Amino acid sequence: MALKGKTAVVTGAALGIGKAITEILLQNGAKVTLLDINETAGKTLKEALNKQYGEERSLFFECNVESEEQIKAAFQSTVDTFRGIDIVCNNAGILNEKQWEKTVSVNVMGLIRVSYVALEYMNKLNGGKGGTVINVASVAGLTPVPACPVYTATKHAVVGFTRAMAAASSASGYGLRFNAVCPSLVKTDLIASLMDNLGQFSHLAYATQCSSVQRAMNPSEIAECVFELVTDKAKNGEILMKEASMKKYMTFPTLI
Ligand SMILES: NC(=O)C1=CN([C@@H]2O[C@H](COP(=O)(O)OP(=O)(O)OC[C@H]3O[C@@H](n4cnc5c(N)ncnc54)[C@H](O)[C@@H]3O)[C@@H](O)[C@H]2O)C=CC1
Ligand SMILES: CCCCCC(=O)/C=C/[C@H]1[C@H](O)CC(=O)[C@@H]1CCCCCCC(=O)O
Repeated sequence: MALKGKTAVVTGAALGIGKAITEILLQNGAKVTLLDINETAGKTLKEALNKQYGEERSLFFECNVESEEQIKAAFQSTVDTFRGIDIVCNNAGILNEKQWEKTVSVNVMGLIRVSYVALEYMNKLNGGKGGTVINVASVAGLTPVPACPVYTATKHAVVGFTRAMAAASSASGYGLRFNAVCPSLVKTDLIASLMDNLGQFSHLAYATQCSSVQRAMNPSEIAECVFELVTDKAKNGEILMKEASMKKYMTFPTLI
């Protein structure tokens, strides 16, 4: 029960990787607030979690990471109910090269928006008690995915934002750790609908995929990485790449 007494907020929690992250946090004793735009899936999952863990262990709010108002309301309700927030997992994300502005809005602006609200509640300099933020990026944040240049750009942004926030936090004493996980392919709806959501570079999907992609992983394999980053207090500014056969903490060049 490594997380007994801790409270987590997970975005995009109703399905896929977010659902697996929610489950591993609950299994390890945390209370979890689930945020998602999919009300039906969110309520269905909440009912199942009530039966397994008890009603008092989780909350679900319909919440779009594109809305500051909805995020703030969800964080405030979490604090009112659970008396604090220790863990925030920025998992909500989409892959849609046709609606590329929306992809930037959700994957980058949404993740930054949630992180800044998290800072308001958790920053030790504001009277918060610190904690940890885990961002779900992608291998597309480390290497170009030619079929998805906009998705690639958003996930590179997540990696950069995570590292900069980690450095800012340790320089300024926010008491918050920022880390990210970069999965390769995971069996979720995002991948099931991939071909419908590619844009003008969709002709590049087949060839690249065949040459490089390994076994698609189960969402629980990514949740285990998130759990590692949540519980290892030595980790700040780390980018953990996860593929089917291996995981690896990335190293980056230092410029100064
Ligand atoms: N499936 C994969 O192969 C990989 C996924 N990822 C990343 O993992 C994260 C989760 O992806 P999956 O579980 O695969 O996707 P998914 O499509 O299965 O689930 C995403 C969840 O996020 C919710 N969501 C979407 N937009 C939202 C918004 N604006 N506000 C709040 N919730 C929203 C959806 O309703 C859904 O429940 C994403 O950030 C994705 O980019 C990273 C690497 C690989
Ligand atoms: C998003 C899948 C596109 C598949 C086609 C493609 O361009 C593959 C590129 C591979 C590149 O050569 C090296 C890789 O690791 C890429 C495949 C892995 C992409 C996983 C992205 C998963 C995600 O974040 O949704």
